[in-house]
Amino acid sequence: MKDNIKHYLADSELLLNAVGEGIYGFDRAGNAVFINPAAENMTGWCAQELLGKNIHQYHHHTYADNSPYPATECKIYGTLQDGISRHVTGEVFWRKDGSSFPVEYTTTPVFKNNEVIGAVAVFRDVSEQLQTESDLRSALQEVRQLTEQLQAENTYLQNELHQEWSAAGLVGESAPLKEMLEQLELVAKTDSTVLILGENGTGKELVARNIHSLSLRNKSPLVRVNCAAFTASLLESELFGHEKGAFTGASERRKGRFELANKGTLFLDEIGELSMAAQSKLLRVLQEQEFERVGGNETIKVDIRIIAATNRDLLKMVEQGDFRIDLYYRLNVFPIHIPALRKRPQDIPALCQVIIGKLNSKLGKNIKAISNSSLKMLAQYRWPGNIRELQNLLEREAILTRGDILDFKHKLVAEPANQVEAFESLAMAEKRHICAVLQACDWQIGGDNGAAQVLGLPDSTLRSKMKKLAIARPA
Ligand SMILES: Nc1ncnc2c1ncn2[C@@H]1O[C@H](COP(=O)(O)OP(=O)(O)OP(=O)(O)O)[C@@H](O)[C@H]1O
Repeated sequence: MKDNIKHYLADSELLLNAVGEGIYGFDRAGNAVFINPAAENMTGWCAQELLGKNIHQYHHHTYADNSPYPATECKIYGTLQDGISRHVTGEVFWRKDGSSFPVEYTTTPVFKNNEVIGAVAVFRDVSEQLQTESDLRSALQEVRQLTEQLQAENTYLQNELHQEWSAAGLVGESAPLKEMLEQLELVAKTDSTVLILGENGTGKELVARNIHSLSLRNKSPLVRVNCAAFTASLLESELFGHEKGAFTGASERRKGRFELANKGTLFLDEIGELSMAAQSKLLRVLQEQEFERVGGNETIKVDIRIIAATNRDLLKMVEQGDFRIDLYYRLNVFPIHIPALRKRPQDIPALCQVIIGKLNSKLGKNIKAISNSSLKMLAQYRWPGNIRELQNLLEREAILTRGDILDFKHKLVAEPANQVEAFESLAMAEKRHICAVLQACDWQIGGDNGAAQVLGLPDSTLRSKMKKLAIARPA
């Protein structure tokens, strides 16, 4: 048996026919002199059809990109001419049926008496290998993208976690609050843009979070951008992201909040603080739902729902030329007005209860209630800082209290409010001033010591003003 194998191994043609790679043997003139069965199988050309022929034109006539491959450029013929071996990749061989397959081949010269008498080309079909490589490349790309997305989401969520009160629900039973909650529920299920309007600390962010969690997008993130927290150019890269090297310090490619919010909700807080330049860019994204990263030219499409919020009078800003009218109308699709706390004092007891519950766990206290006199005081206060101010006030009192009932010892004094509502009208100021002068003049209108002279008015003008402003001497 052993001898038998030896006998067969001595037959080199038998061996070459058993090899899995395709083998072509060429004479000095480039004509095929040997073709093994593996080569026949791969190309579909049988040996009888090719032997004795210059076979470049049969299986090697065209490059992979379909451009012609002249025989003068053929690497196999090159080896025949210069006697140098070559390892070739990135080429294709053509089958008899006109199709092609990617190959990797080695061409080796055959010498006799130091002279090249022919060459051998050994080739492999590398379709599967290339396919595997390409699958691996796309899998790697996908992993990279997912990692990038996860990193970005992680950083964002870490920041979010540090926000206190973020899990608070919307507390309150008053008619204005209930009306607002009804609107919230109705709009949540739609994809419409919502504009939340309300003074500082009224709960705009809380409302935005509730809209998102009641919406069909609640499996995707709600991403918040505080438009007031960035300069115009930083905001741009925060919203749209940037490519590596887009500006000094941009050492990595970074996704913007628009991309992070894809399929979810983007909450643009303090929208009234956007610069004009940022307003124009935002408008384009809202219109087309597409944008480019800073320093990039790839157009990125996103599917997001926009919720914007502000404590400013956007329409007034439009009139003053500080806010784009077209952006205003894009955002003002469904406005939700959050009532100020002073307009719903009925909600104060319930709010206090919830806030005290949270403070007890935060401060390790056991406060049970608020005294009735304190509650009365809270109901009469104007609350310029709304619920946030209520939280702060209760926290301060809770820290100071030793017992289990909160009882305010001092009257509540508002910090100077710069709200429009805090100012009286011009007519009221005029009325107050005229009354004060009249009183000082003992209600004498004309004459030397009369109010008209003090005010620098003719008697008749003062009289008509008094009539218009309903000023009369007290009985
Ligand atoms: N109805 C409510 N019930 C309970 N807590 C509330 C309610 N509304 C607001 N809050 C709480 O009041 C605080 C302020 O709310 P939020 O931050 O949402 O207000 P905002 O209007 O977005 O404030 P700003 O204008 O300053 O950004 C938060 O801690 C929030 O949880």
